[in-house]
Amino acid sequence: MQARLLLEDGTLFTGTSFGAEGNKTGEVVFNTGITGYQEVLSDPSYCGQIVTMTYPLIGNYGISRDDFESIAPSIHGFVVRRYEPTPSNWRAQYNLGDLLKEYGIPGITDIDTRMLTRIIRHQGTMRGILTTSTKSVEELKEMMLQTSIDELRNQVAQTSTKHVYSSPGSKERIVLVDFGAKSGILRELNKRDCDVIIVPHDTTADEIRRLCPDGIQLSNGPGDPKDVPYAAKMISELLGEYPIFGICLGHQLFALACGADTEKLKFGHRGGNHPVKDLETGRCYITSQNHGYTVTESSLAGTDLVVTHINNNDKTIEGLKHKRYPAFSVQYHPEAAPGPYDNSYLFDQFIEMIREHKRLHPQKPRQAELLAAAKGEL
Ligand SMILES: NC(=O)CC[C@H](N)C(=O)O
Repeated sequence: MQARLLLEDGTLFTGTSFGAEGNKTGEVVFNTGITGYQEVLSDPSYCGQIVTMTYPLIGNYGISRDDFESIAPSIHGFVVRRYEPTPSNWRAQYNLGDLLKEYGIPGITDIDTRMLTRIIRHQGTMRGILTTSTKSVEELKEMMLQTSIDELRNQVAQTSTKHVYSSPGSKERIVLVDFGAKSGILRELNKRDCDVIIVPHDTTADEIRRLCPDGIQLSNGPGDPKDVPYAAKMISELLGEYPIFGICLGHQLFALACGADTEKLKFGHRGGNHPVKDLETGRCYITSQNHGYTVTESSLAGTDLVVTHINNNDKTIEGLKHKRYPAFSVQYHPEAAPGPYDNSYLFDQFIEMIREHKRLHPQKPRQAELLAAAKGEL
């Protein structure tokens, strides 16, 4: 069956369908990973996006029940150069096309993904519609432009858990705020025997306080960080009271909570080999990334934030820490999945920060500080 991808700039790609039938509009982005397509298509941060893989052969190792980053993929389309329907992998349960069909995600193969990527690199990401229908280009354009803004903007609410649940452990109690969290984050906390309570994106500071956490983990998530202002408010209220570690969207929200600003990048960073420099040690780490927004460097003046890491390719901010409170964040993915595990030490750093905080402050410091301020002692 034929499939077509129409971009907002009018470029039309005609190829073969290997996913669900239908039409889906989304922001067209590219990922440069050589492997990891299953983790990519099930990463909730891609919700509402049509993803093209720049690596030309996709599908060859199938889909494994162990490699999902969320239970139900929420991407809007998958674009590949050459789709391989017959997996050669003992771990595979079924093939990539079956997965896309099951979740209603259209897929297109046999198109020039190099050309598509060059268009995005030169012009920036843009909307596109992926379809198996025979509608005219004019009709497709109309459908693309009519796609509701809510569908393309309200992604955190679509991907976050609706209910609180726990993943018990016997060590530090971590409240993981789920903005569309990848399973990998929970996996890393579980590996360290943390007692994890996963809460929805709109949980308030008071609701979190009631769970008596030792630390707060802010997850990754889809969309523009400014679409969830209540989350930045919650973070600003808990700053200093509990150690905080933000990942990707969690990093951007941490920055907004501290008074900094965010902006959209031309085509983002998505792949498994982005070089990031740790400014304290001078060491370069290879990181897994998936983001379209970044913290604006000039907005840091006057805030209590310090840049800890930068991207070696375009020098954008990759890590932040608070000057006074135990709180830090990274724009990349220490949980990898897919990509290198070189940065998983950051979870150990978070746990060490929690232990240190407990040693230094058997009582919550921010509350004592606020009380003293109220009494006019500060
Ligand atoms: N992986 C993420 O958390 C992505 C954060 C945000 N949605 C962005 O695109 O920048």
